[in-house]
Amino acid sequence: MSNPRQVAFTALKEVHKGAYTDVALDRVLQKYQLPDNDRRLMTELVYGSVRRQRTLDAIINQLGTKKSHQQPPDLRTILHLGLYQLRYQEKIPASAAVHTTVELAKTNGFSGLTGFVNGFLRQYLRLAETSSEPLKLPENPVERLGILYSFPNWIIEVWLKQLSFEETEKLCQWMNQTPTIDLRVNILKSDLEQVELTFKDAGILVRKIPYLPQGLRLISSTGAIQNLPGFQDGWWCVQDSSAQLVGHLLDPQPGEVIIDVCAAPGGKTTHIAELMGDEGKIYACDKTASRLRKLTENAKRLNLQSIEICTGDSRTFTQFHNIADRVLLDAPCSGLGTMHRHADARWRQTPASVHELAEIQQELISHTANFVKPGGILVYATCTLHPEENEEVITNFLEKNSHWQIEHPSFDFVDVSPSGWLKVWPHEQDMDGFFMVRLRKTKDSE
Ligand SMILES: C[S@@+](CC[C@H](N)C(=O)[O-])C[C@H]1O[C@@H](n2cnc3c(N)ncnc32)[C@H](O)[C@@H]1O
Repeated sequence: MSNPRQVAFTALKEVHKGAYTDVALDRVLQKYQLPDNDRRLMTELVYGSVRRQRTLDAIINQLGTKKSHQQPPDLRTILHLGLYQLRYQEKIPASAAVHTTVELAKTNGFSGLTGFVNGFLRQYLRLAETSSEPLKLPENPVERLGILYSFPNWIIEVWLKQLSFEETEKLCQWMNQTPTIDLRVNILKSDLEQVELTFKDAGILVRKIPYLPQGLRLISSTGAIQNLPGFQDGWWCVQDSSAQLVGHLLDPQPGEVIIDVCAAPGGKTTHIAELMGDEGKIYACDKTASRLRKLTENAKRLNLQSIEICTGDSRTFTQFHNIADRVLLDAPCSGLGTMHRHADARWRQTPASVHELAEIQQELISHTANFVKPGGILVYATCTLHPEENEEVITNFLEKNSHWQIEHPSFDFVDVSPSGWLKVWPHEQDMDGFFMVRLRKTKDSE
């Protein structure tokens, strides 16, 4: 099978049965060898249809005689694919989008409904010709943004509690973009200039990232990352800008003892090792052995020796009491700051899952704060923008632990709140959403 739309349909069927989108995509990519262009189109159609599901369903609800959830599931998926191309893929001629969707219906058990599919998509096209927004949108701001940008209401509500309507709209738009790829240059093996030059020679465009001494952003499309120059030599790794900020906030020094309590797959652990000149000791702990294997591979490729792996639940470790100069808690979280990277995250998380995560985060910080020596540092970080997992975890912790205080970071390019924590809003900084805070344990605490 080499038809990219048919392969996209196969992947989407898996997603609708419960598979993670990236896992379903990987599976079909391995099974069906597609040329680069078709592979890109197929990936876009799959991610886009998952991401824009609520908007696409709203169109079906508006134009169809049956609501989207009453349609046969495979027909709904086919309509999503057609509508996604008509609404969001300007480069695809409308006639091609309609024709290929009708063909999909014909070859996937809906040959009796090709007239319906054709008529339905043409109805949408006629509306789009006469109105800049064919979709009828409700006045209620939560519903309006939720339908227009395809987010569940509860996420819009979380943002509207922290941002104005206009800012929330910008954030929604940002989260629907195709993600950018940032690199972190391994200063122990190479430098920015060398990597930039090597990429230039290979015809790949990158640009420096302001304020990040090791950061480069890819600005041309590249194909498989592992094939880019310098990857196998350990000159760089992939890490988003805001994740790089976390390492700088921790500010580890050569010779120190660091414990990274949720370390895998090691983006931040390896950054810490690089910042320490690979001198000192870093305990990289995680409960997921398979993710730790990735960390070991990454450390090997980057040629880092100072990392020791500890597999297990960091809430149960007793061997680290009072030994660390610095602890990093990059907590498991709902990922609301990185929804552009995980097309289905917005549909998987719920207020209840956020609440469960917040409990785990509280337990992790309460226990792992004991790993820090008197006078030492703990950095708490998440890639979510939900206050229950961020500000509330820290406020709660500080209320119960008077020997800990927030230390204001010296960054001047990201707004630091008066309380001292740092929240990266993607629509302002053009990087993943992140929360981070640096805490210090008083010297005289035992
Ligand atoms: C946000 S990810 C860490 C990403 C990592 N710091 C990096 O930069 O590559 C959170 C990690 O926490 C781990 N984790 C979740 N609960 C844990 C626990 N109780 N103890 C240790 N690790 C845990 C997960 O397996 C996951 O790898």
